[in-house]
Amino acid sequence: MGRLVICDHPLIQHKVTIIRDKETNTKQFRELVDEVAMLMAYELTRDLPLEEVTVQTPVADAKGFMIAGRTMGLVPILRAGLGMVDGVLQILPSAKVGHIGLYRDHETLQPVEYYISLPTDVAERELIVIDPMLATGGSANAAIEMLKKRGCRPTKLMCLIAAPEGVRAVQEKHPDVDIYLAALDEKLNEHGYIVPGLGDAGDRLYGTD
Ligand SMILES: O=P(O)(O)OC[C@H]1O[C@H](OP(=O)(O)OP(=O)(O)O)[C@H](O)[C@@H]1O
Ligand SMILES: O=c1cc[nH]c(=O)[nH]1
Ligand SMILES: [Mg+2]
Repeated sequence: MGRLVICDHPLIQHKVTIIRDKETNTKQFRELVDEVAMLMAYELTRDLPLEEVTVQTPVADAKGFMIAGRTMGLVPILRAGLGMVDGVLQILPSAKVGHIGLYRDHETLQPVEYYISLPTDVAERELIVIDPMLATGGSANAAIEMLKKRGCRPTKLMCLIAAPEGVRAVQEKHPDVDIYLAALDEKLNEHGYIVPGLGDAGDRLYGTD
């Protein structure tokens, strides 16, 4: 089964609490989502492969380590996943970015696919699927499936907030994918919203409803 990592650094907890607050406006919401994504990216990159190198300091040779290769790809799920991309790119500036468009049908809660665009060398990269909300898990599972069908290697799913139902659904279908969260919430309500959650992430990011 994939790992479940809760990134509960105090700075992340502080910012997520403001993000949840319904009084937080669109501008603040967008900025904070980006900041939390950047902070979470530290945890997500903890296992990046290193190679030993030697540099010359003004005094002597120094052995050190650098990231081995540039092998990451980010795949945000539109729309809301887009809100986390710039934050992650601040930590992984060489990552390439693909896009998957999915929306959740309001009646059935099933994901509906409307777009996919991936970098040409995507199959050679380790992919992080990005979406702030993991509710039933239908959208994340569909996105991971779409990538695997195209021969890609999604290894990590990065979300701000999840319901236990969504975590279970992804762990069951894709045990090879590790899940990184800023917070694991209590449950889903009868409309498929995470409780307490933050409401509709896409609407809050882009000022729609
Ligand atoms: O785990 P699930 O039950 O599938 O729900 C989570 C999905 O719902 C939201 O997207 P939404 O359908 O609102 O699309 P949007 O990002 O365009 O607003 C969210 O960003 C996830 O993609
Ligand atoms: O709580 C939820 C559930 C799905 N999508 C959201 O944006 N919020
Ligand atoms: Mg939405």
